[in-house]
Amino acid sequence: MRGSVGVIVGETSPLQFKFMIHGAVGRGDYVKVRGDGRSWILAQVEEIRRSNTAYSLAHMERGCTQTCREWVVADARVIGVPSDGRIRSPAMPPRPGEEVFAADEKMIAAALGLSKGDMYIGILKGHDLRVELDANTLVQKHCSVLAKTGSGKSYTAAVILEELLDKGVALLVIDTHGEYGSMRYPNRDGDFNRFRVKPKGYNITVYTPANLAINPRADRPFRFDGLNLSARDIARMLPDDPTNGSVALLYEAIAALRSERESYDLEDIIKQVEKANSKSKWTLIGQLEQLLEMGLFSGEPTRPEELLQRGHASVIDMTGVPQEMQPMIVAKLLTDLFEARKLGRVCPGMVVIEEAHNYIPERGTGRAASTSIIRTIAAEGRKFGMGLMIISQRPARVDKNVLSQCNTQIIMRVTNPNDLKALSKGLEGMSTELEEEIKRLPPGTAMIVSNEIERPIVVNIRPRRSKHGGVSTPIVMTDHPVKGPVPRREPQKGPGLFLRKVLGPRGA
Ligand SMILES: Nc1ncnc2c1ncn2[C@@H]1O[C@H](COP(=O)(O)OP(=O)(O)OP(=O)(O)O)[C@@H](O)[C@H]1O
Repeated sequence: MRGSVGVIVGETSPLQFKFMIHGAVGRGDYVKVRGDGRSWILAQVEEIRRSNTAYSLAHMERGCTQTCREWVVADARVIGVPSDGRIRSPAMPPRPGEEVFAADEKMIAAALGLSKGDMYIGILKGHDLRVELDANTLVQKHCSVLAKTGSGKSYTAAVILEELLDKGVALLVIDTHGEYGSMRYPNRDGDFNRFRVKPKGYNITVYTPANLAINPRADRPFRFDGLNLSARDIARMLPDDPTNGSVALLYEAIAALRSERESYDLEDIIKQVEKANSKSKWTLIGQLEQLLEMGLFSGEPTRPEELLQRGHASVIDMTGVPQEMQPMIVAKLLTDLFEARKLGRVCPGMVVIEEAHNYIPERGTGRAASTSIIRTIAAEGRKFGMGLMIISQRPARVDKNVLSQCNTQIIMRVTNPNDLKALSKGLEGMSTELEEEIKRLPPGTAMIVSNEIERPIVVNIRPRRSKHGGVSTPIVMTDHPVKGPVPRREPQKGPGLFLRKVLGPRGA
């Protein structure tokens, strides 16, 4: 038949078949074949093998030299029979001898559910098909972006954040390396025509839990309300796990303060603990002073209502904050925010956590004060309208409880065997072929696994509308360009550099 790319050979099943290739078809391509009842069955090429009987070992051993035909055979995995916007498994396997055709884009989009959503994140690899995810599902049922460093995690995360901001979603980003503030500027560098996107800047406010001298890129300091803190609040924030004795001292000090005054702050608590008759008070006092010195509890507190606003992203930039303090800040911040959300004091929104392995480490790889609240949001956030986006370069080191709650998984290149194992455990339908695919994904290409999409798909992520902030800093510097002519230095007139430094610009 005209236009066919192959013909089915050998044994078939409702799940897979092989076909001999005689047209243009490659690994990962979508094909269709007639099933019983003449409805189309959609399948995807998983592997292609080439062989030639003239060069088989048996043939060579017999000393035969004449050339024989070359076979190129594809392994295809059945996706299903699309009908009425849904997809069902074929009851009977396709027949050997049936012609195989390249599937048309409309059929692929409908069968895989690519255009059911409203968030444009890229183009299906090898096709000119827009991939659109559903914003509501992505936020409500959480999402993860997992990949090794340099493969485009924060770039891809920002593409999703842009789409969410365009839909008016409120975002709070825990930004460990200060990469997201650049979203306020339009991107100047991208294949905008091919992907049909326009550069644009977004409504972003960058907060620093340190101070503006340490982090001048920030717009304003991030501060907690330091008045009338409970013993529980403080215990959660202490740099090291407090002993039972320390917690008891805290409760006693705060109870005493509450009995004698209306309001108290961290300094009052320290003075009160100093009055205690216990040797262990000094460790607690040291920890409390460390908290006080950070300045997190002084000044105008940042209100939850300010942090979550529709169509706006609040970025908590951790630059300059000691690493051991970061999970504690996130613990209190998210506890306050989730409480405010439950009481309806803030609008629904999404919390984005970069370098998530630091905030929700997998058991056995570390402990973090923020684990408990992030687990709670992963489990209950949907009920209260608070979504999570988890971003990490070490999937094996991220809490499995939280990862397993992410309905949409965006996976970019991963090569570490432990990380691949962790992904395989967490993903339904993960096969050796998919694992191989993940190892080979080029930068800017992602595999998307979601309950809303029929099968894992590979997507070329669209260019960002806003400026990318994650840059690699060169470590090896070259004094002059490696390629091209070395620029000629203008002959210097007047005194040389040393004399000009000593004498001033005019040699005076
Ligand atoms: N879809 C894309 N289109 C164009 N360029 C991209 C795309 N994705 C990634 N890149 C480029 O790849 C580089 C690495 O991306 P990115 O900074 O997001 O990596 P990363 O995985 O977050 O790295 P790290 O773990 O070091 O933060 C960036 O310089 C970016 O310009």
